[in-house]
Amino acid sequence: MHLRMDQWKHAFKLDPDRDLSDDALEKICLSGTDAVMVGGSTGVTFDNTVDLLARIRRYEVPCVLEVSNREAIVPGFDLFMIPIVLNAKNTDWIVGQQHGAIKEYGAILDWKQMMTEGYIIMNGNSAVANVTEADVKLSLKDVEAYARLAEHLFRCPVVYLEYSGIFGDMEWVRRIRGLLSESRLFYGGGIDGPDKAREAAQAAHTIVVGNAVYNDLEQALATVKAVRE
Ligand SMILES: CC(C)=CCC/C(C)=C/CC/C(C)=C/CC/C(C)=C/CC/C(C)=C/CC/C(C)=C/CC/C(C)=C/COP(=O)(O)OP(=O)(O)O
Ligand SMILES: O=P(O)(O)OC[C@@H](O)CO
Ligand SMILES: [Mg+2]
Repeated sequence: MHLRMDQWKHAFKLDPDRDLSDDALEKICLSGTDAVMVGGSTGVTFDNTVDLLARIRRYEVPCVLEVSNREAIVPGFDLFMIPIVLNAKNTDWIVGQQHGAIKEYGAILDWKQMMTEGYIIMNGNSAVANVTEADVKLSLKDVEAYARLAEHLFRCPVVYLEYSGIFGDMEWVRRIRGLLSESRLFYGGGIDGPDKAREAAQAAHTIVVGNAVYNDLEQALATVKAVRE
């Protein structure tokens, strides 16, 4: 059950480690977005994740946990997205963390609720690049190879081109989407309003809006309508 993930055009990503008022959260959940993803690369704990899940559950929007560390695995989400950071130099973020989690929960997991994301980290200055020690010196050919690897060898339903914090090269994003036939291309990074949302939505299958929620909520909300035009 992937909640029609194959049809998502837009998602918001909320960080349990950042403050968001009830009013802002209501606007996000009623915005018409296809899903709310919960995740962040630092400061995500069991407690702040449970707290955010409970608040989002007042609304009907699909709510997905993008698992960011083993301590922050919380049951009760509609879907669990498991990142595999393909260009991590620290292999803990390719199979190590996942292995540890499966060792702990493997016997009780509902695998139909799990979905892998083949992450390609593009912004060397992002927190996620720092955590995973990502090798961001990538040519287009490198990125293409990672995308093919994620789709055909790892069979990830999602390939995630992660520019977190900066707006990426849309020509590259378009090229990667063009390669994929089974996996869906998620793009995230620097979408701060409707113009960039429109541009990114023309290049990727699904766009993800994160920091804008905290920096300029009205602009963030306007990204939903922009991808529906
Ligand atoms: C019954 C029960 C408990 C059910 C739960 C089911 C479940 C989920 C079981 C676990 C199954 C499993 C295999 C889990 C994997 C666990 C795990 C920790 C995997 C590693 C994930 C990973 C590689 C994380 C690296 C960081 C990352 C890619 C995070 C994603 C979010 C992200 C990129 C946020 C953006 O961060 P950024 O903007 O750079 O930084 P800020 O946070 O500062 O904004
Ligand atoms: O925070 P921004 O830059 O919008 O990026 C969104 C998301 O891809 C982060 O994981
Ligand atoms: Mg962020």
